[in-house]
Amino acid sequence: MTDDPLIDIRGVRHTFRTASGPLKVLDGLDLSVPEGGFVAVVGPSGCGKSTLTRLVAGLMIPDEGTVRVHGAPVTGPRSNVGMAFQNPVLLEWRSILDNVLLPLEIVPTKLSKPEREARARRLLALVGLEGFENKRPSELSGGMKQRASLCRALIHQPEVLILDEPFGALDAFTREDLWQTMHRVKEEEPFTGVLITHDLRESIFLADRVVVLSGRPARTQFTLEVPDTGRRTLDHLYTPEAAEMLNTLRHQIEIAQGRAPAAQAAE
Ligand SMILES: Nc1ncnc2c1ncn2[C@@H]1O[C@H](COP(=O)(O)OP(=O)(O)OP(=O)(O)O)[C@@H](O)[C@H]1O
Repeated sequence: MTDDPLIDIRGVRHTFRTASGPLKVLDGLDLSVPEGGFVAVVGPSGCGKSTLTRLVAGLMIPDEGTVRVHGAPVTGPRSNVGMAFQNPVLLEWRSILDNVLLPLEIVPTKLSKPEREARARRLLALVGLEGFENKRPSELSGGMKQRASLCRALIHQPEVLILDEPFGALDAFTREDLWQTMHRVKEEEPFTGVLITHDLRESIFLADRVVVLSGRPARTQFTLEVPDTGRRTLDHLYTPEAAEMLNTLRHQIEIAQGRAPAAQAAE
């Protein structure tokens, strides 16, 4: 990880024009993700977290403020972004391998067909799906589909990986299993990532920085740096340091929800 911000969001403000009138969603969003960094974004439901990912992917341009990737302003949809969502949306008429290969049919690549396939197989093996390459999505469990979706998001070596609550619908054990898979993937396939989550444990287990957004209209309310403890295991979540971080974040969420006075936020 370097200190250069790969993603740099400054003073972003945005209002949606809806049938029932203007809806101000972002009001002073600042976020910076260094190259190789992994930032988790947490905040109350409906505050604007997914809107933030659309800004990074260039799927919308804010009314005010700047969004830069590698120093260049984002002015339209970016192909060099990998995305995974809560619903993996795999195409049932394609095999798992062909689902993973899909982005390479859209994004230009120098890889030959055998090289693409070898890369897809390597990624699938990395997430524990070796032997499932020729299965159809309906033959896989929810956790397995999410693993395949992660491979699809990474196949084109994206500059930025955006994960919008990818583990939200999974049971607790599968989710923890996938957290550990994520660490393995990041070691083998380094990426710069933004993770949207409602799970504070997930945020401190996976990310090296956690950004708390205020209630809508969202602004950056609080930033927590997660100390680099080397390779993390689930045991890390049961240390006094983790308990302290979780308490701090929980309190910040209460402030964001308007359930605790902001004065207590002073660190
Ligand atoms: N294109 C749009 N037009 C109008 N309103 C929108 C649009 N996109 C999002 N919104 C509204 O903006 C607000 C923020 O939405 P967003 O999906 O970013 O929130 P979120 O924090 O990701 O929500 P959740 O935590 O529930 O997933 C919501 O009230 C949503 O209804």
